[in-house]
Amino acid sequence: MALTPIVFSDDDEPTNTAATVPGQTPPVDAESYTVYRPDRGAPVDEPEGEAMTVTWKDVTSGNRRVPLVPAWMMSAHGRRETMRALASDVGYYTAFHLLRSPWYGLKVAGYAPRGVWRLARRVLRWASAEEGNWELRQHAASKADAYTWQALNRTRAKESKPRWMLLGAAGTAACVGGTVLELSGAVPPIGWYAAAAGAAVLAAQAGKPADRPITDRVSNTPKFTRLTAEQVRAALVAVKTQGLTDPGQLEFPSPIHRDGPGWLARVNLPLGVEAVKVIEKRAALSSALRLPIDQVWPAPGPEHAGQLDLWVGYQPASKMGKPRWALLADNAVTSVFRPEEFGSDERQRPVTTSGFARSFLIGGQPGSGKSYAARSLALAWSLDPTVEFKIAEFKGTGDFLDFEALCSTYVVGVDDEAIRQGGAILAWALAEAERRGKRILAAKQAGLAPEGKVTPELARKPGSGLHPIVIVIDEAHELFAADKDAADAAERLIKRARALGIIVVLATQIPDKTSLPPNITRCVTNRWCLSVQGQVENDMILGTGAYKRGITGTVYKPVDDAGWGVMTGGPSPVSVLSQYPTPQQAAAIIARAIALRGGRRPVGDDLPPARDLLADLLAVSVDNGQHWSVAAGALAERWPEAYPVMTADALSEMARALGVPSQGVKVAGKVLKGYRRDELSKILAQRQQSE
Ligand SMILES: Nc1ncnc2c1ncn2[C@@H]1O[C@H](COP(=O)(O)OP(=O)(O)OP(=O)(O)O)[C@@H](O)[C@H]1O
Repeated sequence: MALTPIVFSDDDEPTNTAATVPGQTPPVDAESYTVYRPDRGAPVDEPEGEAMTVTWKDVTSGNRRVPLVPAWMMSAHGRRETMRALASDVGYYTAFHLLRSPWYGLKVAGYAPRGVWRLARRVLRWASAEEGNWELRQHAASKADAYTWQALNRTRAKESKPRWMLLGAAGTAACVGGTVLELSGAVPPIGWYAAAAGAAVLAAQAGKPADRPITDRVSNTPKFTRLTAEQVRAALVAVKTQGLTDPGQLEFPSPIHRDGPGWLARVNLPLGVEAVKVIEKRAALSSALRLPIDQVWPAPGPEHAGQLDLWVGYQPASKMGKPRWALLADNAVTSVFRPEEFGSDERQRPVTTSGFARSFLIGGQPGSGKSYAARSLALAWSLDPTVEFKIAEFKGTGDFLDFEALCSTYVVGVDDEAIRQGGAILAWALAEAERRGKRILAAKQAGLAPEGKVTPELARKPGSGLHPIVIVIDEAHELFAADKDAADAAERLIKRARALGIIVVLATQIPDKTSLPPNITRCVTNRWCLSVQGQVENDMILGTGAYKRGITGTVYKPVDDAGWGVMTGGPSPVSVLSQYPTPQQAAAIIARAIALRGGRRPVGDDLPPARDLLADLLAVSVDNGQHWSVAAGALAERWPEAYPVMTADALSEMARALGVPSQGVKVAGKVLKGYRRDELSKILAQRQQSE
């Protein structure tokens, strides 16, 4: 809609500038001003021809430019990985063909004579200039046209003479050159053999049937070699995203290029279409590209929500080798305060995370690689000499046994005692968080903790009592299902521990409400979902709506894709394969970790000593016995370190597990559920006898 500016002066009627003679300036004076009809609003488009306010720097700003050198050359890691991939390919092809070389030799010997004959015939035909001429002469002869025949023959003779001379000269030069080289001894015998072999291969190439190559094909499957704009357009339209119907709607802000071991296509989707809508359809995209799903990795682009980065690997991720772990270097030292490598992504780039102020939840079905994922984090932090470990693993198979030497508390098993000790770790950590709060307050008052957080300096300071503590609970569902208080304690700890240098890593198998209370999931900063069966499990680990946003571990198969998962908590969700060192490599890391701690084994002196629950129940009972609710309060009051979060239900459950019946007991005139003192004494006496 065109707007009509009207010039007003204070005492004048408005003058419609459209009514003035075109090309003439409208009548204006010092008091005139221009208004626009209020019902139409002011123009919103920038007037054309306005001076640009864009600077030269804006125009030439880095992110508009295509990098001078390919992306894979930009980082040492990219260069190393590309060279390694190249060397591996070259090695493979060499071995493949070397193994078949005797068969190739036989083929060459068979085809070469035929090739010599074919080449000689071709050369003679060329020299005699018969090509095309012979047929025409035949035609003239069959029509008894002697004149044309002679003219054609003269042309042929004229063409052929210099060719014969050239052939003769080349032949003589070859003979003389060969004789001179032979007599001078300039070419060693191997050179002659190589030349003969080369000549034989050339002859065999000329002599072989057109459809039979001399060398065998290395691969039978059609190999994906290049991602083209046409493929990308066709695939994106084929996934049927609303608002994307025409390949012409897609724009490529930069050319499709190699990025790591694959191709990267950055695509601007049509206006209003979000990249996430395409990411959700990863499986459909893989079908449209006719490639395995773990070869196709759509991700949000860096510039806006409608930009898609489609990375397509040369091979499916499950078939790619693993990049070497930087921590395997002999001098590697880490810090929980710095991002450290614990896995790699689909492009074989290292994936890092810091430990400080973070907590980790690793979930997945059996065989998805949870324990090893937790190990990769623990191994990374083991090389920080200030870290103290407390590890409880409830699979009972000793997946972390080699960490025992680094642990102040190490619990393995699924029996009641292991569960009790696992709960005790959390209870201790809660009490420690309390103590640390006070220490940090003191440090802040002394100006040592400006943000009220543990700093690397404070963590290192001997005697500060603020060194990092890594608590790993593997198969945490076993603990949480058996001990509800432990789940509550874990939740409170995760909430409190962030700034206090206590890092909690939970690995769990069955995400349901009891085994993984939703509140824990909500508080954890980094969630790592390995292979899961469906949307429900996925969203229990990664949060509601994650699956719909395309952030899902359902794309991984257990066992086959063990170690692969998607982690949130960083700048954007990443697919990550945990580092999986060999037992020898892991042993070397642990040995260095022990050496970094001066060979000393941490002492868990501040973990509450195991208390005898039966004896303690006896101690807090009256003549008749005690109510669970009163006993729970009394235990927590008398031994807060050992029973910091005791409830009547939990106490009754723990006592019943030890054989104490729960029954109505009359204490202080009230009958409530509790335990009888005589029953308790009987159990204690029996225990003493059996000891
Ligand atoms: N990053 C990895 N790379 C290759 N293989 C791995 C990786 N992580 C784990 N695996 C393989 O997967 C197997 C199972 O791993 P892990 O014990 O960690 O799984 P889990 O999910 O803890 O299983 P479960 O719930 O049965 O205990 C390991 O024995 C190992 O062979």
